[in-house]
Amino acid sequence: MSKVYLKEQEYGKENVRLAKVIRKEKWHEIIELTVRVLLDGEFESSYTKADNSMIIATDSMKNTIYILAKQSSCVEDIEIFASEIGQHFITTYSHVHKATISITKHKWTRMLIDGKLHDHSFLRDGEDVHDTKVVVSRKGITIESGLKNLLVLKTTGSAFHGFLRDKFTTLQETDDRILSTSIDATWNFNTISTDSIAKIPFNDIFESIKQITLHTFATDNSASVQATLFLMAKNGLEKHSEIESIRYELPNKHYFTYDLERFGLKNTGKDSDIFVPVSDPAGLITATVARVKE
Ligand SMILES: O=c1[nH]c(=O)c2[nH]c(=O)[nH]c2[nH]1
Repeated sequence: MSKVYLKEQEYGKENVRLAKVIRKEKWHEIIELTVRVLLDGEFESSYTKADNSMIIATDSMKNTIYILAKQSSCVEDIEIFASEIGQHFITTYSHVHKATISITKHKWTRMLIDGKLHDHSFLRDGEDVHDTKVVVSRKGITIESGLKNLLVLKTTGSAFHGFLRDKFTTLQETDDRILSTSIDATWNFNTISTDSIAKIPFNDIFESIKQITLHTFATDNSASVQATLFLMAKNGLEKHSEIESIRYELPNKHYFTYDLERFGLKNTGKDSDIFVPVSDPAGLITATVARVKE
């Protein structure tokens, strides 16, 4: 019989859904999060010897998330709240070596009613979210943040020609096409010390990266998804020195012109206005862009 060993492990609770209301008299804020906690440490005997004595029950982890949410004044700053949760686990339990906390913040946009921002009513205006993954260990903290599911489309300002042609190629070149994608972006912060974390304006950086991404998408005369992706990342890195690298994952959500010639109707070139949105299969363009180390 061959000998085996536990190569690696992480365990915890995921999909912990949590909402917090912050009341400033009649003016309310709502924060809705989905949290995941994964712990690494001295848990080997629970796998290899059926010894549960070191296991922190995942149910206790869930309770801890709600308790810390009640006590924290930083729940809205998901990077900081995630590091508070991570710090809690590594300082409370000496056998926990690393805590990986992932948080997704869901969108609740304040309603505009009779021309005024309403004090306690919100709407979901889009499925795009802000998320973060924070790894806390005794060596320090690493933080990555992201923007996910931001669906965008432009009706012109996008071409695709000059690509490799061989016996497998049927795609026509185009000077003008619809470009649509669901933007996933992830950015990494330079290594952060526990003391300096509160000084980083994570929410402002998120809003800025989102605006830079949208501005680049709208204004770039796109030669390809690849070229537009690189420009988005370059613009983000140029604006934010706190960030080391940015990764984008951009599905190319194709809109093909429908063949209406068969019905005696022109629908190509300048006459094209009827398209079939084809979500699958989709192209998928991914890249990580990093700063050149001086
Ligand atoms: O911008 C694009 N990049 C590609 O790699 C590609 N491939 C394809 O079929 N269409 C496109 N568009």
